[in-house]
Amino acid sequence: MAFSLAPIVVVLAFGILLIYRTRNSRSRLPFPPGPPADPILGHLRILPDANQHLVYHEWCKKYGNVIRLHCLGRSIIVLNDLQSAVELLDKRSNIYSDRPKFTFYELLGWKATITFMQYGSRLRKHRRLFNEAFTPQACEAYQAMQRELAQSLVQRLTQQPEEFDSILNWYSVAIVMRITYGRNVDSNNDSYVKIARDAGTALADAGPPGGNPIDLFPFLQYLPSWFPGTYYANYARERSHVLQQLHDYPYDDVKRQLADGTAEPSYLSGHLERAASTELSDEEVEDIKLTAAAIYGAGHETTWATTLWFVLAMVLYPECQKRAQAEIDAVVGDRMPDFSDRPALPYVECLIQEVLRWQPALPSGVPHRSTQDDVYKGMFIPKGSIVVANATGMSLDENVYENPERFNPLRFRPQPEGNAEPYADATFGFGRRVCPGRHLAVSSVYMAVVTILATLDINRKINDRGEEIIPVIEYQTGLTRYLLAVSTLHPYFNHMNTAIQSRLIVSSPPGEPDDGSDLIRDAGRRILPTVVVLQEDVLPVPPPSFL
Ligand code: HEM
Repeated sequence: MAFSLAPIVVVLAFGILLIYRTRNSRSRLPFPPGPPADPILGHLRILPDANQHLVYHEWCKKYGNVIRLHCLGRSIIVLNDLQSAVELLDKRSNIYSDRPKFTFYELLGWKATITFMQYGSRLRKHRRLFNEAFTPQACEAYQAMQRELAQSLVQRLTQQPEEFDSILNWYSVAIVMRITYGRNVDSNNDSYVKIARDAGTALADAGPPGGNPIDLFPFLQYLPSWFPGTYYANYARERSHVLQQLHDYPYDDVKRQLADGTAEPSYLSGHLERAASTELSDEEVEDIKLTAAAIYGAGHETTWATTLWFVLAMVLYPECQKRAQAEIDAVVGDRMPDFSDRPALPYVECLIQEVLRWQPALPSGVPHRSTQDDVYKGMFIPKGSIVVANATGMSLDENVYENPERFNPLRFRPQPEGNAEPYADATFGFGRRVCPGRHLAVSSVYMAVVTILATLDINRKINDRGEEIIPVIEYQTGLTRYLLAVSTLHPYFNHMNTAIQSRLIVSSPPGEPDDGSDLIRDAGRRILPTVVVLQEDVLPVPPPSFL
């Protein structure tokens, strides 16, 4: 049979022409608008190195909810409203689920950590491991522990109210350490906590992701250390051992405990036990180590920052605290609050949601990266763009939230109390990269908030003239946003002008000898059980490098 190539050639030529025309016609579309840029450097000179979330928000108010910044050929697309973030990151998640490469984090050793991992089969595997451990059902298994730690939290706050920032830090650390390694963390001096804190500090020191010179100009990592702009590359290399410790030390320790028969149930011990009968490949060992470290890395600071913002909100808006306490008193009566009370505490729920909206712990989320050219509302978004879903801009959107700067839990309630405004889901991100720890996060925050409000009053400090002091909000933004009191380790008590006072009195139950320590109760009404005595900080055979 005669076989002609002509039709194939015509179809191929037509296809190529079509692709060419489509590409061209797409790339001829305008980019999203943005502030004026320099000819070659683009926006390099005006890219914010602090408070990105607020600068982006201001630019978006001026130029539109989707803006483009560019730097030496690299596009940064900022999405400042929920609609565009849902349209792109949720609905087109096949295009927008990658992460940009962050050279600083890579040199530090965070490359294979889920939060910064490129999209692909390994990422999906890590997310599967996370999802199994943190579904709403799986999180129920952690509730007894969260309750116990929240009660210990208020005991500690009662005893050392001026230490509230480090005590709240302890609470969020203790939860993730117990889940991940079965570790009972009694204080912030615990060896695991020290390692994890060093890793967190190394990460925070780079500022907002993508904001330091070696992220912008990765070639700087190959230049000698005296060359200007190489500081962060050298810093990351020097600190990479800290990350290695975070991955190896608890893993080796839990393995040893399993061999001794002393391991507590945990994410890590569960995985190691299940794998006991099989030889794990190097990659499987890495996967377990890395996801375990990521639970701490992603779960601790965010929860801590949120509980700190809660304390600040109670100081600034005492009427909200009173209303929540009245609700708790009416519903809970003379016992301690529990998870089962949550559906009956709608105001407390709104209060927690308002903390999450008012001050999202990750104020501009974690950047995504697009893997294909795309068009949104007639604007061209080139492949490889860094896409920032600005959670702060979304929570300050005046089209969605009335008087958005104000802390107002009732905004979520239907009329006449509120305007039935939506919860700020942007706080936990979007699409295939949405926070997999969100159910645990909210339940940890709930337990801390409800237990504190049931047992303590958070008041304004009084100055020498007997006047209430209104604290000024000061914070520092890396990936997470903390109150400055935390990041600079100022004694919060002076800095935040906050006073925590017990609604309870410390005493022993009637008829029992007063040993002066155990029980806290409020004039016979609500009794806080004996503080849980957590295991001493015993340092288990550390690797030599650690000594
Ligand atoms: C109030 C507390 C928390 C907030 C506000 C928060 C928020 C976020 C946000 C905004 C992202 C980025 C989502 C995106 O890229 O679109 C994220 C990612 C992540 N979060 Fe959370 N988070 C919190 C607590 C937690 C907890 C407790 C855990 C662990 C148990 C956790 C684990 C993770 C992980 C592993 C990722 C990376 C996911 C990925 O890249 O695929 N987070 N979180």
